Amino acid sequence: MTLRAGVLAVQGDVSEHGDAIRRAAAAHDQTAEVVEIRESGLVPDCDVLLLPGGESTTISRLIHREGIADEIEAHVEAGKPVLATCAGLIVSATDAQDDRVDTLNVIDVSVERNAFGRQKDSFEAPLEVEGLDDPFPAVFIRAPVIDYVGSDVEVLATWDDRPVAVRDGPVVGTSFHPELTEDPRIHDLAFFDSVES
Ligand SMILES: NC(=O)CC[C@H](N)C(=O)O
Repeated sequence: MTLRAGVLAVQGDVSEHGDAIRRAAAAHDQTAEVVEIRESGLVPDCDVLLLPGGESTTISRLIHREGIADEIEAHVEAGKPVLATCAGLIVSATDAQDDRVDTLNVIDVSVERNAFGRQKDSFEAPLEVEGLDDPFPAVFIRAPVIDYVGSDVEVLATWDDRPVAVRDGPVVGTSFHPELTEDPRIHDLAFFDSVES
């Protein structure tokens, strides 16, 4: 089976997500056809969506300008899977605590941008994640802190007592960047519902 995977490509680490979803699909004897989303009209044909890290104010501005935001919301309403990482998580939240980010409201969390970055701009940490047997090598880059989680949101991982991976219905959001490691297990969790070991 070929999975049609839309990677939001208005800004951010797009090619890494393309590689990551191809790797995860291959682990399930599937192929992923990667569609880079820069304009409206492409999202409705995608089975899954990936919202990359980058700069959330820019991503938010461009997806509204290009008419992509409504299509992402419709994709989620239809129950189709999304993985949103770092800036992607910020854009997906109900509240980004920043007027420059017009959020999609598809993950019921409130996030504080760049909040992990005050102590350290970037770091990698072995993260215990719900459903994974071994820790995941999580790369944090000026990562957002999730400081409110809605009652229907499942917390999949915490770091420093704060949620850093969450699931809200078909949408998985991470403060960190699973696309920057070779490890496909977070893409597995988001899109294949089971983890190949
Ligand atoms: N690595 C990232 O995606 C960082 C997110 C960025 N600091 C933002 O707020 O948009």
